[in-house]
Amino acid sequence: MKDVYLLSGFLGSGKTSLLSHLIAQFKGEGIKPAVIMNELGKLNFDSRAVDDDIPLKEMLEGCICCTGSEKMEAQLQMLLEGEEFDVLIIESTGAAHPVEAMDAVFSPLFAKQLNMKGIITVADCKRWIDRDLMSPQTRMLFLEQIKHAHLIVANKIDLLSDSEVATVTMQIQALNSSAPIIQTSNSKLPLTLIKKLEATYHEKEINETALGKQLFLSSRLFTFQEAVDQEVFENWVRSLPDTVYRMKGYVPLKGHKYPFLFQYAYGMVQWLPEYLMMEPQIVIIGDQIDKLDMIGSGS
Ligand SMILES: Nc1nc2c(ncn2[C@@H]2O[C@H](COP(=O)(O)OP(=O)(O)OP(=O)(O)O)[C@@H](O)[C@H]2O)c(=O)[nH]1
Repeated sequence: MKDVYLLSGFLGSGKTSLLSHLIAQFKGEGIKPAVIMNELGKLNFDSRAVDDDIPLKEMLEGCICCTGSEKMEAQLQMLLEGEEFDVLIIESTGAAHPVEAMDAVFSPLFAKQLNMKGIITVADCKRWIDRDLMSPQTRMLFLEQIKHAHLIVANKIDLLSDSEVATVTMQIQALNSSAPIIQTSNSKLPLTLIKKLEATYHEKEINETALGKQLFLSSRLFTFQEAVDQEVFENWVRSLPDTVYRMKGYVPLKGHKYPFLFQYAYGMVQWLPEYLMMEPQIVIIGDQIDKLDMIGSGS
């Protein structure tokens, strides 16, 4: 399994600075990173931050969360098949919602190859102070990126006074009390901190004590042992709490030869027939999903 880190954070907050810093530290430890960069524009100036010997895929002209989920899967496939690397760092555009950016990583196709370690959000402390100047939608995105982080990098503290740093850190912590906050200048985050992240539940761990594990945004892979009745399955989906944000994968339905492609987002279910024998697995993304009652028999 290769560890995957998703770097989130508002435009200009310091994600690329963090990326460069993490790459240098991984290389120093003899660990080879690969990078996927996602930029909204057609040109990615930030790719200069990545040395030539690092496998790099760029997704330009789109945002992984809105248009590029399939593109992202193709990039991941190419990286996994064609490149040697130990860890993957994904820098998402500052305009991406973290849940949706994470969703793109969670294709059931890669569930056994990629281990999502967590979302690291770089919060621009200077911008935090001025957040009320943002439009409501932009402010919402800025806050959501912090809210869903597994680790928060409170960056640009060099631009703040000591008392401002203390106030901002406290306010950010109130928005997301589960994630540790690290105060930085130029996103200088030690590697030891990100290695501790655990955003993916592996099924065998579900029934074990979750102590020390993140109980918020995380993913879970569920494998069906037998076909399920479509109506029973949809009733189960409707019974799930609002904290399940996203599900996708292949569901074996009674009376059908091949599992159906199943998508769930914002309460909407979508089915598409599949003409290949795909692995009967779904990925579930949400808060506290370790506590969910699963359907039928599976693991
Ligand atoms: N003063 C100060 N400037 C910083 C700090 N961190 C980053 N910067 C500067 O902020 C600008 C944006 O930094 P990047 O690392 O490119 O930020 P980003 O989040 O990748 O930006 P986008 O890719 O545009 O979203 C650059 O000019 C950095 O040099 C910091 O801690 N203090």
